Amino acid sequence: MSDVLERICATTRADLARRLADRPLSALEDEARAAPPVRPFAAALAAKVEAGSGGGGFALICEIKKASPSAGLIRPDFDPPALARAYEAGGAACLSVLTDGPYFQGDPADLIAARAACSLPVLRKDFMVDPAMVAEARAMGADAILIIMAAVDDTLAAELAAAATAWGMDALVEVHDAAEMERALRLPCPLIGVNNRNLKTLVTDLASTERLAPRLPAGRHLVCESGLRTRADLERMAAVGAHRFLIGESFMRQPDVTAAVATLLTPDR
Ligand SMILES: O=P(O)(O)OC[C@@H](O)[C@@H](O)c1c[nH]c2ccccc12
Repeated sequence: MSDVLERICATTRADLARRLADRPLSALEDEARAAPPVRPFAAALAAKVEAGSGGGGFALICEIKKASPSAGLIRPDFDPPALARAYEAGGAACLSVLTDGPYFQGDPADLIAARAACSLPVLRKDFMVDPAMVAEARAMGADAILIIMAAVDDTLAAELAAAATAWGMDALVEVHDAAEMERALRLPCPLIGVNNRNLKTLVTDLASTERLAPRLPAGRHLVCESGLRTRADLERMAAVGAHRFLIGESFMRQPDVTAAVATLLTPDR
């Protein structure tokens, strides 16, 4: 595992242990059972794709992210509920929210407030290092979780996927190379994300999706993640079969995110 990834996972594990000392798993599970009902995440993406002409619409997972390890502070005037409403108004299919404090300046309260402000399904876009984090995600109201194949072994990946299913949530399984893709395909999860960002170097290259898209079998849905900025980027990715996109930084850098989303959803010419 790379340095950044290893550091983030180690911090996440230590933070989780601290949280579980305060609030044991049984209490988290009680909260998860009392959480608002799950909003179907994968189905919301499929609905936007199908709504396009010939089933070729674009579905956007719009990310609420104050800062990142690669970019530092991205959005100083950070207002999660206002962003959630603005994304929904622009035509987002789903939201993605970072709740990690040390590396992304996020907080569980951001996810709770964003979700309460709109009717979109929400992905908790943190590094999942323990099935307890899935119960924790559901307790916050999250509708889906991320499984980063570079950060977990096959056993943990299967446990995370099973926990998501048990809570009625969807899982987005993230890969960056062919070996990770092969491991991901052994999980019973339809949403496979190709992260264009190399988590070792933090460099993004849309060619990652072009390389890996042909390896996706029928019945799985490709989510193209990271480094997307323009309508032309989306069209380029659609040429290899991507209709679902996860976009954060480029939206967070624009004052009017409603307009930014609407622009990406409008065909060039
Ligand atoms: O901000 P971007 O380049 O549009 O990327 C969004 C999302 O893909 C990115 O935040 C992400 C995808 N997988 C991750 C894993 C860890 C941290 C971050 C990510």
